[in-house]
Amino acid sequence: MAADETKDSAPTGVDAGAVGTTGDAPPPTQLPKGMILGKDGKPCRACNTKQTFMNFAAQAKSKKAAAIPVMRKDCPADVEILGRSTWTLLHSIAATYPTTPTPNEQNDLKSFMGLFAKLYPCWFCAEDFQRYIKKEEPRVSTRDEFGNWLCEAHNEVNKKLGKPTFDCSKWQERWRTGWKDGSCD
Ligand SMILES: Cc1cc2nc3c(=O)[nH]c(=O)nc-3n(C[C@H](O)[C@H](O)[C@H](O)COP(=O)(O)OP(=O)(O)OC[C@H]3O[C@@H](n4cnc5c(N)ncnc54)[C@H](O)[C@@H]3O)c2cc1C
Repeated sequence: MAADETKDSAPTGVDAGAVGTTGDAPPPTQLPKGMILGKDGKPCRACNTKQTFMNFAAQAKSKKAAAIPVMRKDCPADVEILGRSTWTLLHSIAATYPTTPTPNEQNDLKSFMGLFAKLYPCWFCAEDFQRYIKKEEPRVSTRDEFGNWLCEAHNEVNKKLGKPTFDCSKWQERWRTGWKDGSCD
């Protein structure tokens, strides 16, 4: 799926179900069901779908707003855009990782994955991912090993979200070489 396509399914995470406001917007009395708050207590852009934010904006603007507005494309990333773009980056890193990395390169990749898991902008996704890499340490001794480890990690998230899992024997075709039938050539 292309990075700019979106779907409107709800993210899987913590359902704040809370009451609150966003900085400049007129304060609605109630947050939409499913709205996830950031650690600052405000609605978290990177943790919610764009649909949740659009509903929130319509509610905040006016009770007169009959239709839900169409959100422009250059808005802060929601949980799905962020996720799709991030998986693209991570699998592309796997695709260009050396087939026989030096000890330094292996350390760099391990450090990167540890920091990535701490800094990922969707906080509840980050917390789950930190737990995952504690349990299943990144395997970085070859490109194929890391590509498979990452594919398995991505499949864990797919399972959590009720999405189909990906056949990891095909990770290089998906992210490095293109499909064997030549459809990416
Ligand atoms: C570390 C991390 C944790 C996340 N945690 C959550 C969460 O807790 N809750 C939440 O709502 N969202 C989470 N997300 C976002 C979520 O994983 C998806 O990115 C988002 O729902 C958009 O999904 P998608 O169907 O477009 O495909 P994505 O899952 O984004 O996948 C993009 C493409 O990768 C390919 N692909 C799919 N699975 C694999 C695989 N196993 N190996 C290789 N390639 C594959 C497919 O071609 C797919 O189209 C997380 C994202 C990341 C990076």
